[in-house]
Amino acid sequence: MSIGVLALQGDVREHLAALAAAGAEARPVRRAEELAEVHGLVIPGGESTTMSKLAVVFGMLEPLRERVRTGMPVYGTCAGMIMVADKILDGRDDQETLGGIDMTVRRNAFGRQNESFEAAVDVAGVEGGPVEGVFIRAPWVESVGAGVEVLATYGDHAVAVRQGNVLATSFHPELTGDHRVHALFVDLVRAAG
Ligand SMILES: NC(=O)CC[C@H](N)C(=O)O
Repeated sequence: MSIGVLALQGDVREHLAALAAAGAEARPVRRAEELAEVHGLVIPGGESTTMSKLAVVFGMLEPLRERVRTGMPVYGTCAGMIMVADKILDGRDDQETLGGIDMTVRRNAFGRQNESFEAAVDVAGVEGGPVEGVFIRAPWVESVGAGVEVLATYGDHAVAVRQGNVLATSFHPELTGDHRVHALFVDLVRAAG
C-alpha cells in the first residue's frame, strides 16, 4: 500500500515524513501516472490558489477529481482542506477545487484576525488527548451538509471533518511531530484498500 502526497506546491516533505513515521510507504505525486499508483493521497498545506492553478497546468485537475469521485481516500490539510471543499468563500474567482466534502470552507478565515496561532484541539477518533493544532492563515468550515462528520471544532467553527473517505483539517499536524492524525488517515487508507 502506498500513499501519495500531492507535490505541486506546499509542505510536501513534512507530510512524506509524517506518513512514513505513521508506518506508510509515502511518495510525491506530480503526474497522472504517479496518481494512478497510489492508494490514498494527502493534499498538503500551502497556497490553494497556486495549487489550483498548477493542477490545471499539469493536467491533474480531472484525474484528481476522478480519483476522489471513485472513492480514493484523501486527506487535505489547510490549503488541502480548501481543495477538497465542494464550495469555497473568499477564494479567487477562477479558483478550482476537487470537491469531495459537502461543505463550504472560508479561505484565510482565521488569518484575518490572527495570521498564525497554535491551540489544543480534540479530534474525534484520535486517542490520547488533544493534538497541537498549528493554524497558518487557516481556513475554517463555514457549513457542512448532512453527510459530513465534524471531528473537531475551534471556537464556533469545525476545523476537522470527514465525509466517507475524505478527511480534512484546517491545521497542520505534519508540523508537530505528533503523527496521530496521519495514523488515522493511514488506517482509513488500509480499510479502503
Ligand atoms: N497554511 C496554509 O495552507 C494556508 C492556506 C492559504 N491561506 C490558502 O488559501 O490556500
